[in-house]
Amino acid sequence: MNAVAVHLSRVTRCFGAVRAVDDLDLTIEAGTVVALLGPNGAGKTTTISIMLGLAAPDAGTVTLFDRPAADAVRAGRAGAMLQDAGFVPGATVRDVVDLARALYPHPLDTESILATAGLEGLASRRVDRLSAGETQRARFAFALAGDPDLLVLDEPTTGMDVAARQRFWTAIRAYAADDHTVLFSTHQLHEADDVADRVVVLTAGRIVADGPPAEIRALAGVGTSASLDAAFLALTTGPVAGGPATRTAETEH
Ligand SMILES: Nc1ncnc2c1ncn2[C@@H]1O[C@H](COP(=O)(O)OP(=O)(O)OP(=O)(O)O)[C@@H](O)[C@H]1O
Repeated sequence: MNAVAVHLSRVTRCFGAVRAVDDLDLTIEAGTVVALLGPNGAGKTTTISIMLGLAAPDAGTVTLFDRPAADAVRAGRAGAMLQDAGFVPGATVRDVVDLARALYPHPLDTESILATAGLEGLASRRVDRLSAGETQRARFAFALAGDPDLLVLDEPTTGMDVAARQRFWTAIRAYAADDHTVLFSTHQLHEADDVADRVVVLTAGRIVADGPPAEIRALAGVGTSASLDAAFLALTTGPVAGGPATRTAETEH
């Protein structure tokens, strides 16, 4: 068995009466690409924040590579693209990349970061003058800077055009092929279908299905040629009396 990149054990996070993350167990082996799916408000961003040590759970424990999440992030083992991450206004793309590199002990070199993120022609552009899709690419560059073993990506392709999305996923595939680990959330389920080894479906802070895309279709009871959207809707809009049971390839077979 591979090393464990991410381990969440019985994690709960409440906001008032809302259980955003509800007694969640999640283990991700190093070298896998995992898509975290769920309807709006399912708890994806909250789970990611806790996973990265940016928010504390009310209960439960989190480790990345067997160490506290914040330590792993500081050591450059994990890089992240977050939805609301801002940059210093007035800084250029190159400034931001160099700033990110300075945070880590073994950064990638600036030119390769810019090339991987598709920012070669934008290095001198001020970050506050980037378009939405270009800003996502700058966030990707920031995430890559420390040469992390784990990339955590919250809706990474939001705002990217078709060419930028294709280039982004090509870069992610190449990164994953090098025995790296990727966890990403998305509402573009074809991205999960195309790229992920494993799909984890959250509803109301709990995992309701977990397995490779083909297994997710089987668990949802849709045909093998059905879209992942169809499987997702079947899994997330069904009755939840008593709370959703987790469905995995193991429990169904
Ligand atoms: N800071 C907060 N204060 C109050 N409620 C919050 C806060 N952050 C999240 N929530 C609530 O927790 C639940 C989970 O939110 P979260 O952002 O994790 O969901 P999500 O799956 O990422 O959703 P989306 O797909 O819309 O981005 C939602 O009901 C949300 O309203």
